[in-house]
Amino acid sequence: MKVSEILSASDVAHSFGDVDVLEDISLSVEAGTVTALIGPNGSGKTTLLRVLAGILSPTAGRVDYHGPEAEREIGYMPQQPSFRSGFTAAETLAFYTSLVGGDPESLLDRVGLEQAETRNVEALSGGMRRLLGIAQATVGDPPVIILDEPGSGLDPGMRQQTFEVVEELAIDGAAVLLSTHDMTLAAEFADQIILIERGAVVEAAEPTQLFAEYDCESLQAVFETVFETGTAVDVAGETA
Ligand SMILES: Nc1ncnc2c1ncn2[C@@H]1O[C@H](COP(=O)(O)OP(=O)(O)OP(=O)(O)O)[C@@H](O)[C@H]1O
Repeated sequence: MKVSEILSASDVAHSFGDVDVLEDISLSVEAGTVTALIGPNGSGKTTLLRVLAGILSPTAGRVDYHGPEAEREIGYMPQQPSFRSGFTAAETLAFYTSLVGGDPESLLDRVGLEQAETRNVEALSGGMRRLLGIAQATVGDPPVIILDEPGSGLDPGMRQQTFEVVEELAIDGAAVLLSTHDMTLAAEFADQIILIERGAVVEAAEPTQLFAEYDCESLQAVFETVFETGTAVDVAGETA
């Protein structure tokens, strides 16, 4: 185990009934780094993130947290963050900070939502809900932060800002693990890229190592080389 390893998966598998979605996944995430999980639609990214976050139990293998003792070890933002209606953005965060500490106002500032403080959650745009979801995932400063498609649904400026927030979280010492379909931002901000296909890890390396290995100049080109990019979504358990 590396000194800075904070979360690891060893031979993890997950099945929904008789549908095998993840198989034999081993990976390691280090403190102070950003890891981007990349793969085609339906390849198992959300399922893997939910297993790593402890929301789903692996059906085989294990997930281990090696970080410091913390009130909240892992923060998680689902792909579709949802909040209890009838509360403002600040009140929503205040509920969580009352449990594990932190200041709602500075959490909102961090994601650029300071002007939405008093707005009701049901009046937030899709992008704003995602930003609130990121803020919620960071309540209590968990050493591991898992974000399922944090940039999805955001305009290019907000997407860039979101990845800058992610970078700041890593600079502050957190291990951030996220899924994304944005190859440019992944290449720019991630220290480690994990490529996943049909529930298995194909590669785990620094972006520059992947460029060298596949003789490509962009992560998009690596993606197109590694994955057979077609028009049909891979559906686990379907043979057609
Ligand atoms: N509750 C479930 N029951 C059965 N199959 C499921 C369930 N959840 C996910 N799956 C299947 O598991 C596979 C992986 O889904 P998952 O959502 O993890 O993929 P993904 O890589 O996150 O996809 P996307 O990029 O489209 O968000 C898919 O084939 C999906 O249909």
